Amino acid sequence: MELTAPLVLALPKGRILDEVMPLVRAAGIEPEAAFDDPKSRALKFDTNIPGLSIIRVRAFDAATFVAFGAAHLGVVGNDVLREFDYDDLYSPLDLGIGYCRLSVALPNEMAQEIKAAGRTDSDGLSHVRVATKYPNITRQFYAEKGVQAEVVKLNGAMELAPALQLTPRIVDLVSTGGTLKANGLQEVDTLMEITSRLVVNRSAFKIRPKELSYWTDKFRDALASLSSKGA
Ligand SMILES: Nc1ncnc2c1ncn2[C@@H]1O[C@H](COP(=O)(O)OP(=O)(O)OP(=O)(O)O)[C@@H](O)[C@H]1O
Ligand SMILES: O=P(O)(O)OC[C@H]1O[C@H](OP(=O)(O)OP(=O)(O)O)[C@H](O)[C@@H]1O
Repeated sequence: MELTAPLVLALPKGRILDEVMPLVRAAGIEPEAAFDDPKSRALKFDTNIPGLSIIRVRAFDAATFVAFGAAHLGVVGNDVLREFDYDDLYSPLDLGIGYCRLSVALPNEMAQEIKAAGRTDSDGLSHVRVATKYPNITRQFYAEKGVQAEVVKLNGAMELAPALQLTPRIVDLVSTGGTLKANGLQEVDTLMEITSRLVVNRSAFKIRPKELSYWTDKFRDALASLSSKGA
């Protein structure tokens, strides 16, 4: 990584972008107009800060860009951090946005049977089939209970899996619970609580400590200032 290379901030383009941008702006970073132009196909944007650009990528890829040093800092959910477990990612700041949880869900009837019997989902099981976007977290969660998880990896619409007999169980993100309900599913266990974090590439932090500490502090101040305004 060249010392003079511009800093790159990786932002997730999906649902958390709307929650992230007030923080980015409160930290004093204003992207060029194309960033807010829905017709623009650009993926990298200059900002009002010379030497700082923004890339807009898929949520999982934001972690990858930063972990490999292609971006220097970024915003990533701790679901993604746990799933990839990249050594080179340092996450100094919980941004308190993008709250959701990662849960096991089953069809209503099966969930009700388990609850009525006062059992937990994995009681008495040695093997489960699960559809999820999070194979590593899922395998680890079941392994800790002594259960072997056979994972079917999906990238979205996990909620279809039980009704279509792909797998009886899913492990997926839940926020309002609306998607589970609309698909006849109920939560029976929670693997982790999730919020988004500011992440920094560890090597970049060693090589460019002043700049990266400056931006970490700016985000910390922006968070405090937005919280004090009740935003
Ligand atoms: N329902 C939700 N409520 C709040 N935060 C969520 C929710 N779903 C996901 N998140 C957070 O937002 C991140 C991105 O969400 P998700 O993986 O669903 O991507 P997406 O917005 O659908 O885009 P992609 O096209 O990359 O899949 C997740 O890693 C998680 O941290
Ligand atoms: O509890 P809720 O508020 O209904 O939110 C949960 C849904 O949000 C996420 O999907 P998203 O909308 O990001 O679409 P995806 O399936 O493409 O990931 C997640 O995978 C659930 O499907």
